[in-house]
Formats: sequence, C-alpha cells, structure tokens
Amino acid sequence: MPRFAANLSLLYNDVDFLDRFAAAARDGFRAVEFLFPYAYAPAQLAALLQAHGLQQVLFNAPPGNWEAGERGIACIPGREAEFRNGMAQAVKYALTLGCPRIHVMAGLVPQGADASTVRNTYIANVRYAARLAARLAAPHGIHILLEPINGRDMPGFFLNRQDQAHALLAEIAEPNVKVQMDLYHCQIVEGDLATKIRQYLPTGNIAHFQIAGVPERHEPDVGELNYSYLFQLLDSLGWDGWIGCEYRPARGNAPHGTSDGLGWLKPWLQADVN
Ligand SMILES: O=C(O)C(=O)CO
Repeated sequence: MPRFAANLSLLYNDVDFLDRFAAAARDGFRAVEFLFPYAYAPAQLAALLQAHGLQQVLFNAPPGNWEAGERGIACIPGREAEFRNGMAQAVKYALTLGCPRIHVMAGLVPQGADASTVRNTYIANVRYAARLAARLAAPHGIHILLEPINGRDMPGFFLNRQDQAHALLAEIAEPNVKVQMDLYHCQIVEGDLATKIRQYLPTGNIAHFQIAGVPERHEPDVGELNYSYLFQLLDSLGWDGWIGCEYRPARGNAPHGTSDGLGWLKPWLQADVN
C-alpha cells in the first residue's frame, strides 16, 4: 500500500521549519522528506525525528547556490570538486538521519555548454555519488535518486523526461541509482501517467514517488489529475514505498492551511492503520 511522506519544505509553511516535524506527526504522517537539511546540525534533526516518531525518507544533496538560482550541479562541467564535497556532506547527514535516499539534482545546463560534455559530466558525477554512498553506507546502502523536473518550473533543467532518466540509469549502471518519479512533473512534460507507471514500476528502477495537483502544484485533489485512480494503480502494482507530498497548499501559509487541505489523505492514512 502506498505510504505518504510530508515534504516539510513545501508543507506547513505557516510554522517554522523545526516545528513542521510535530505538525506533520499530528496530522498522522509517519515519514517526512525535505529539500535540504544543511542549515541544521544532523543530530538536531535526528532528535526531532525520534521525538515525533517519524522516518526521514528523502532529502537532496547540496544544490550549488540555490539563492542565486542554481538547481544542482551534477551536470555542470568544472564543478566536480564541489559536487564531491557536497556528496560527502549529504551521506554524513543521511547516516545520522537514517535516511535511505538522497536526491541528486541534475542542474541547469550552462549556456553554450557542449551537450555531450554536460551529459558525460552528469554520468561521471552520479556514478561517483553512487559508489561513495554504497561504500560509506554499507551494508544497507543508500539509493541515489535522479528526478526528471519540468522545464516550465525550472527552465534549462538537464533532466526532464522519464525515458531520459531510465536511459541514463542504464548507462550509469550502478545498482543503487534509481529514479524519483514525480507525477506532477511527469504530467506537465509528457502525461500518460498510468501507462508510464505500468511501464517503469515493474523494472524495479523507481525508488520514490512524489505528487502534487497539476497545474497549480496544490493538493493532489485540486486540478486535472485523478490521484485516487493513480494511488489504486500503484497499490495494485504492489508499490509499498513512499510517496512524497511535495505541493504548495492551496490556502498558502494561512494558519492550519496544510492540515485543512489533507482531506484527500484521510482514507489512505486510515487504511495504513488497519
Ligand atoms: O522540485 C522538485 O520537484 C524537487 O523534488 C526538488 O528536489
């Protein structure tokens, strides 16, 4: 049965980041994900997870200069040393948080860069990340995740399509590299979600899903997608992994805006308890 993780970077923005763990647990979540943990000590975050009975299921490797608009550096030639340092830091956090997945954002293709150099840089960096994670996190290991992201939200992002991600995965050829399939991005870029889930889930190469309504990126029951159908499909295909709730609540940062918009989740939390 699908299990749902609260994305603390987008949800519960009516309270401070460190208070979002308690808020998610109060709403029945048993797991959380977020973009970046690096502003906080790993032990501080681990204590919050423990205090609220939560699992950390995903976070991202350092993305370069996020405030300046960078969205990962894995595909950027010349940034390899920074990438490696960032991965060492990410794995250290993952070990302390007990987190089995790290999303490595691909980055924006530098203007004028040679396409094959960018692709080769990405492949070499992800392969490095996979081997580092496998070595430092033995024997259980950590999955390194690649996520196609739509070019409307992130113009110039290197990785946009599911077929592109799965082709790169085959070429990288490291067993702990997997795809993070965000159904919001996938619907915007290519659509045909049910068929793509049926095509890729049985390969065993998807290790995490994320969701949001399309096109506003609000709750999954707002917008053009029928998520009940998709959750039942995932269930029927045996998916018992995590689905990250990575959306902006329709009520914005209004007090309790996230909690008030969780009606769609109640039947699934109920089923999880039974
Ligand atoms: O923007 C997204 O969808 C992400 O998951 C970034 O990590």
